[in-house]
Amino acid sequence: MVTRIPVTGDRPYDVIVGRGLDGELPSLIEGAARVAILHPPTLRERAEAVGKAAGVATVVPIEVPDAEAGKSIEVAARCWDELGAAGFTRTDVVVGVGGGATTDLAGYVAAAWLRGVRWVPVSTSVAGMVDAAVGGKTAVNIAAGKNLVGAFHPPAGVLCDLDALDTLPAEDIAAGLAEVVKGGFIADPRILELIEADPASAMNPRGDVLRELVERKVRVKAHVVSVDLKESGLREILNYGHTLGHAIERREKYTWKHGHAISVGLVFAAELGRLTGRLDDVTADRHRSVLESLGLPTAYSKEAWTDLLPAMRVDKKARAATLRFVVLDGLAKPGILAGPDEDLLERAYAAVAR
Ligand SMILES: NC(=O)c1ccc[n+]([C@@H]2O[C@H](COP(=O)([O-])OP(=O)(O)OC[C@H]3O[C@@H](n4cnc5c(N)ncnc54)[C@H](O)[C@@H]3O)[C@@H](O)[C@H]2O)c1
Ligand SMILES: O=C(O)C(=O)C[C@@H](O)[C@H](O)[C@H](O)COP(=O)(O)O
Ligand SMILES: [Zn+2]
Repeated sequence: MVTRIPVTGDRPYDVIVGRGLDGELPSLIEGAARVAILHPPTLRERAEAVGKAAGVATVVPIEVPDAEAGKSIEVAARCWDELGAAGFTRTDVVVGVGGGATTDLAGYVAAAWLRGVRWVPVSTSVAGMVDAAVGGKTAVNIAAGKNLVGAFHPPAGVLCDLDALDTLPAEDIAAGLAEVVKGGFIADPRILELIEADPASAMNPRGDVLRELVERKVRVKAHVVSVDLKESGLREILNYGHTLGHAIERREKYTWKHGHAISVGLVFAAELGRLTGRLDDVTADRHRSVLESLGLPTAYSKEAWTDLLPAMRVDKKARAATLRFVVLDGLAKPGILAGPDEDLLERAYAAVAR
């Protein structure tokens, strides 16, 4: 069974969820003579299969460093050199085969090449399928912070082949579920019920529960980015838990998994909601319990606070000196907290400090 979830707007496309989806690729790259396939070393065989499925005259495989090590301007520059050497034109297509880090890089390489060529994420991780591959946010990291250089560049289509999850380590399945939990709190509480009912099933790549979770979270994201591609309003809710999460990732020099940092960030954001009287205790406490049921971290170093506060100031939701956070006014009722004082932030941090 194949599920097609539409993303609407100026450049509509489908997010395709199912198994054995390589046959979907040719229609997404119609008219291309060349396809570049960016992939990390561990997914070389998968990338070769995707290259064959593309059915074009020239396939240019480009191996990139794994995970966040690939999300750099130097790696992007090497990819552009390879596109140049292969004579990539505006009708050619960049494909990213991998998790969210690889597809963020592939999308950015495509966004900047000739000022924008088509790209297709062939997503192989939970975080990639439910979040990174959908919505056209592409980016690399720089020394100043996470995802600070990038572009909004929607893909031609998204392939979420659940077969890929068979080889994804359990730790990465759980990390991806942090983004699914985020979707549960900001928009679709049924997600939380499904995980709470049976966390082990939620993590089983062959089970129906994980598929339902993937589809539900994709629908949440597809709706939001259809309404607000460029994050001028509604899209900010997808950043729930990310203001602190990105600061933790930067402090850890991107050795922490994104989903782990976001898990801590979600508990912190829930605490901000509670302390400002906007979020009830039951919903605030539910953040920690559902995330911990998946084995996700909900605490971080007490001493780190003095590093994290300045790091949060480069968050893209900030406006001049005003920090802005996504908080909840209740379950599935996201809102913005603008300009909280430092004392409030520190008290919220105490809830995750160990
Ligand atoms: N653009 C967006 O809107 C958006 C949304 C969410 C996350 N992100 C970004 O996505 C990244 C997190 O995504 P991620 O967790 O997928 O990261 P990732 O790409 O680093 O993948 C995690 C690990 O899983 C491995 N992996 C991926 N698929 C595999 C498979 N099928 N089998 C075996 N190993 C596999 C990768 O090689 C890597 O080691 C972060 O960079 C984050 O900033 C972007
Ligand atoms: O799609 C969005 O919008 C998000 O915020 C989704 C996040 O899960 C994702 O990590 C995104 O890359 C964060 O974007 P940023 O603009 O805060 O860098
Ligand atoms: Zn994220």
